[in-house]
Amino acid sequence: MSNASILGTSSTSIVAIKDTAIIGGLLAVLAVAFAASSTWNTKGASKGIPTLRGPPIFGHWRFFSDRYAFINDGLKKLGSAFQFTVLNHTVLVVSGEQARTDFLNSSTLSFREGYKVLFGVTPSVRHVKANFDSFESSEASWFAKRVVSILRRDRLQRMIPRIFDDIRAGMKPWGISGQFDPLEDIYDVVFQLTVRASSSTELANDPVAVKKLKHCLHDCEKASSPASLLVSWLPSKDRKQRQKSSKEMYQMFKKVLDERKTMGHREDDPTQVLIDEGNTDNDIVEFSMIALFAGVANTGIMAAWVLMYLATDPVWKAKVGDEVQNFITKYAPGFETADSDDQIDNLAAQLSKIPSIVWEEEMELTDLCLRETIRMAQSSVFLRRNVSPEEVKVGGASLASGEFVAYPSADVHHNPTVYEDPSRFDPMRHVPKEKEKAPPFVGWGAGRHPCLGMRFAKLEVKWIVAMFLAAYDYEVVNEAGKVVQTLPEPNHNNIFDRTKRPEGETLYIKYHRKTT
Ligand code: HEM
Repeated sequence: MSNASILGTSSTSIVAIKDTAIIGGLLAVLAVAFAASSTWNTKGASKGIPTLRGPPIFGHWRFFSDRYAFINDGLKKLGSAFQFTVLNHTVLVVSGEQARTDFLNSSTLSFREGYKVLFGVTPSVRHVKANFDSFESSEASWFAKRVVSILRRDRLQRMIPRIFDDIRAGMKPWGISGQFDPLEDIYDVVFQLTVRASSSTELANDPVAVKKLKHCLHDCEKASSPASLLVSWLPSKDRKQRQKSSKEMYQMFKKVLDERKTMGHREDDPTQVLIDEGNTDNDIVEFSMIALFAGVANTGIMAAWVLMYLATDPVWKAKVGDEVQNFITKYAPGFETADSDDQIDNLAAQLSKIPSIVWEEEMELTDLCLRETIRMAQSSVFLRRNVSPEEVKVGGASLASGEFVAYPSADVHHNPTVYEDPSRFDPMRHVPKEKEKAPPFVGWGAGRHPCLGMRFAKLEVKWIVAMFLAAYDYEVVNEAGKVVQTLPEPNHNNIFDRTKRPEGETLYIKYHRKTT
């Protein structure tokens, strides 16, 4: 998940609070905000933990605009833990093994509360009476039960031919050769697959609807400015935009449900599974929206980065290329090369017949490349809130009731004492040598909140890599068309930038169809 947020909220436009109306409003209602914006009993800063002094009133807005550097700088300057404030919220930042274990496993640290206040999580559809509380009360179990149900092996298997149709349709416009921006085009393919796998055939089969959903999601993300999230009750342009976009999405999902009811129409898809299992309309809409928000951003961006890392590492590109070729020879025999559109159709048709269990269990090298890509390109800051009335220990620090705690994945993933030479792409580092343990990895979460979409996300990446590598040879080029040998660092800082572009430039995948 993040990353914009783990659950996909993002905005490139929040570096400064641009909306002067909000500033005026904020100042005017500040006193009320301090009293009203927290329902938890905040007892103040943790004793003995260094505090990062910051600007009065608003506190440390770099936490929103520049998170990676802000957290790193703080840890470097102040030691293994520090705290800071944003509006009236105290946030404790922790690092180290014990803190990580406590953070990930404590039952009184709420995942939902952490992201809800500081990130907005998913769009609220409360104004149209959807019940987001079901997600909050039982945390992940409400969502997990439904994910497990729609991704049951036999159901997934029946969905696979449509999924390969989607990938094929996404690739067709690429033609024989050309270039595309992977953070746009691969993202779009993943978006289509996520709509297919989490909602209805009617929406997934309608390119105009898919485009509209994408726009709504982006508008929601863009409108998730810190100001609008932290003082969410304050009328603002952002708040209005979020409500408008989430209402439009709600209506699109609801329309499908209404039409199925009036026409007595059925489909073999996730929406039908949820209807047949007796979920309410609001449950179904809510599920589809959460799945879309949680699923798209991370997977879309990671799939693009996997292809880019491979392009700049000839050894791994060849290894994964061979893996794909062997896989195809084994499971789609007779297929030689995708040098024509017919061949691409044929490849998609053949790959779609491969059982999902085979996809899950094979293509191990691709799996390792995804893991390494997440380690390098994904710079999550996990958030929790202490929802117990008592203080709780995280590492050596005490977290008062109502306070927030943040743990950066970079504490392990970009740490040279855990991963030697962390900016080197080396998927084999995840394979433990004899008698050694694999290094700690939190890219799919861990403890009480492991990623619920991991299984599907891994499949998506394998499907896209298999189709793309079987059909095309490619390289990464910069805006001037020059081949890029070494990828720049992903933009870890601007976590609100959905695309996580490397600093300062757009990179393209330049491709040409493989020939016999
Ligand atoms: C490459 C793709 C993905 C990555 C790297 C990723 C990463 C993560 C991480 C690190 C967490 C834990 C966050 C924390 O502890 O604060 C998480 C949680 C979660 N992920 Fe993913 N995710 C991905 C794809 C997906 C997809 C496709 C879905 C949707 C179906 C999804 C749904 C969720 C949900 C619902 C949670 C919250 C679990 C809970 O509440 O316990 N993720 N993900």
